[in-house]
Amino acid sequence: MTGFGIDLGTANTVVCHQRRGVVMDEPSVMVVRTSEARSRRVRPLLVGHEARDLMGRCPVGLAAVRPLHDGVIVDLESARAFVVGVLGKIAAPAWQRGRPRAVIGVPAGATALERRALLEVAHEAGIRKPEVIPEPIAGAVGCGLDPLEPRAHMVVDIGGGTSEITAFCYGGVLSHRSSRIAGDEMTLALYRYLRSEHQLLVGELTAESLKCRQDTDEGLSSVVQGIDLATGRPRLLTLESAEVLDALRPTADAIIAALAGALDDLPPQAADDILTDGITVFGGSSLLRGFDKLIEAAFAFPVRMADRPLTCVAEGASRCLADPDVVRAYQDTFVEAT
Ligand SMILES: Nc1ncnc2c1ncn2[C@@H]1O[C@H](COP(=O)(O)OP(=O)(O)OP(=O)(O)O)[C@@H](O)[C@H]1O
Repeated sequence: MTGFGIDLGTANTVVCHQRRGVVMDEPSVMVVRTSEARSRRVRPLLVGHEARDLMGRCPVGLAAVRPLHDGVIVDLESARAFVVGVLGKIAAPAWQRGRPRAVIGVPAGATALERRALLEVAHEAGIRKPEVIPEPIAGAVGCGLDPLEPRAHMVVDIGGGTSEITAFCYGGVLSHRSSRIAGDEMTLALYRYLRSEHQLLVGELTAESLKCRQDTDEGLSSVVQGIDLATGRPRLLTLESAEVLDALRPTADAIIAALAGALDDLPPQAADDILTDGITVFGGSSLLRGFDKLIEAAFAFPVRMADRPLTCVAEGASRCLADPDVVRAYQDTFVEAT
């Protein structure tokens, strides 16, 4: 029986079937009844896109819940319900008859307790022999790098809740930095900027869509709608792309500082490999316009953007089903977050 590679992310959940490719790529959100939210039997009413559409507009009695925070499970029952909902969405008659296998990406900085919680949740939700792999390693495999070869590589994974910078070689981690400054923090920075500089109150979805629009609106301006804090009435605001990117600059700079720290920790020969080959960048927030140029300007080495930055972790995890050596080599290399 084949299986799945799963990237259970703070913002998005991606599932890649070993043969069929990506079978699900949807927001990590579910809608539950508030009466069940803290109970021992949570049943999601909506999962993924439909649930996200209700964020910020949930009627009384319902709540939109994100089962993961900063890349890890905080509430076991919500997470189990979410994984059951995900498996229900991708169910095909052939595997409904049996329990599928899965390799699941987890932050390289996840603690042993957080990893055990995820394995427990996956098993209870119906996955046979779930295994975990550090997300940066899965993403590297998904981008075509070989984490078992005797040459150092460095990847930067900037997701919704976490940014991880990992250098690895021959089945082991050389240096690692993890930060909670990622896409969600960028959205929050933009929300705060609009509030303080333009006295405009916007919803989370509006702030996020304004942030993501910058990759296509090169040199253009964007119109954003919100509530005027002085009058309490709706107001439209036109913002130049450059202004939005300036508001996001401190968060991007914090990620670049973490990257500098990870480079400082490298032994000289490994640093030489990376300065020659450059680094590979993936995760949804790497799509922020100009982010690769900021890194290139700061370090003067080549920056390779992943072809599929949002799905390469799940794709790499699914490839590892057929290559257990990678999972085995990296299973003891998690760097416990302090
Ligand atoms: N074009 C874009 N420009 C800027 N940010 C973007 C763009 N597209 C997506 N994002 C951001 O990418 C983030 C989601 O990325 P991704 O799906 O890789 O995260 P995740 O795997 O769910 O999170 P984590 O790895 O932290 O658990 C969101 O914060 C989203 O706003």
